[in-house]
Amino acid sequence: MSAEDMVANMKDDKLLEIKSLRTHFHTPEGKVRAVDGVDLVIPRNTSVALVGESGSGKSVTSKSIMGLLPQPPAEITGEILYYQGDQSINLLELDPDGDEYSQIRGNEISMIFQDPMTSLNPVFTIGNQIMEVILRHTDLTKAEAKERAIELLDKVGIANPRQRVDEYPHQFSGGMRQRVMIAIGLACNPTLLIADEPTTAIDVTIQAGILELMKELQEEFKTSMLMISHDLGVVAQVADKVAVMYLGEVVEYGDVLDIFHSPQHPYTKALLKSIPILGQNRGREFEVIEGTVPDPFNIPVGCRFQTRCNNQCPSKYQNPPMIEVKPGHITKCWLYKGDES
Ligand SMILES: Nc1ncnc2c1ncn2[C@@H]1O[C@H](COP(=O)(O)OP(=O)(O)OP(=O)(O)O)[C@@H](O)[C@H]1O
Repeated sequence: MSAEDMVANMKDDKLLEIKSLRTHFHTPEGKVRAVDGVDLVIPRNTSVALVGESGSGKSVTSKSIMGLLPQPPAEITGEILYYQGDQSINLLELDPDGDEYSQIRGNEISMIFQDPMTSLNPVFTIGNQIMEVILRHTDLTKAEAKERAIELLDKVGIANPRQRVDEYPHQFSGGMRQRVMIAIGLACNPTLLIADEPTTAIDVTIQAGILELMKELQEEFKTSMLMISHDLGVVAQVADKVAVMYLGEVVEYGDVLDIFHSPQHPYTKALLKSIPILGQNRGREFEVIEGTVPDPFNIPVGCRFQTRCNNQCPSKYQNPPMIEVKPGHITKCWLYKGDES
């Protein structure tokens, strides 16, 4: 069965289904295959984490979903199916600047970026910035939108929201600004919230609180979430499912507990050993993943992890198949095809 069929057959109630997504960039130095054959399902009311080292293609995947990459220089192929009831729309067939995409992008799929300082406009009040999103996408009056902004600030844990709604970003701490970004992301009650490294720019001591809040709100708002992170410790707190990316491909996908307790792909195993996991490997030595990520212009032929893998499989120069190691848990590795040397 192909990876695409395996992912397509998953029983979950799908909200977004990515099929054979390829996002390549044409640059003067050559072609960058940033995303190179990704298949992924985001079920309804579920939080999916996309993890991997820097440069693996996580952000490019999310920007492809949001229609944020101009073509050219990007060249995007495959399908990104967004399900609305029984119908699905292939987002890649819509004009990224057209009304239909803008409607979906604002109302149904929203995105929170890494750095709240650059995402918030310093010259407008927090309230105005939340209201702007509400007014653009709903029929609410200004007064109603302000009430909704206050409600949202309260939901994301801002004390005295009625007073703080009229304050400016510089009057908020880094953690508070990130909470405001979450409020903006949820302002239109989206079905999918994409969060790109939402806690990277904030102090480590307050990260856990923000992640807990995101998980609570994801459940309360019955939204799905695609959380992008290079940190498996972060993912453990919020994700129901995890997709591990390496050099433009998803190499393992499964329930968060399966990924943590029975990782299959050598890259996932290495990631788990290299990253401190909250409350689990405190005090232990962390291992560094050997070698470096290959140059994106020179991706190895066949198994992309071969240059860093301890298992030198005989078939490593051929593309590994996607294997379902148990229902819903898949990995792209020759080891599970009896190719262990
Ligand atoms: N506009 C672009 N033009 C050319 N190459 C690009 C462009 N955007 C991204 N890339 C390349 O695509 C690859 C994947 O980048 P991407 O930003 O998706 O990685 P990432 O996994 O999100 O990493 P990080 O955690 O550092 O954000 C990288 O090699 C990057 O240099």
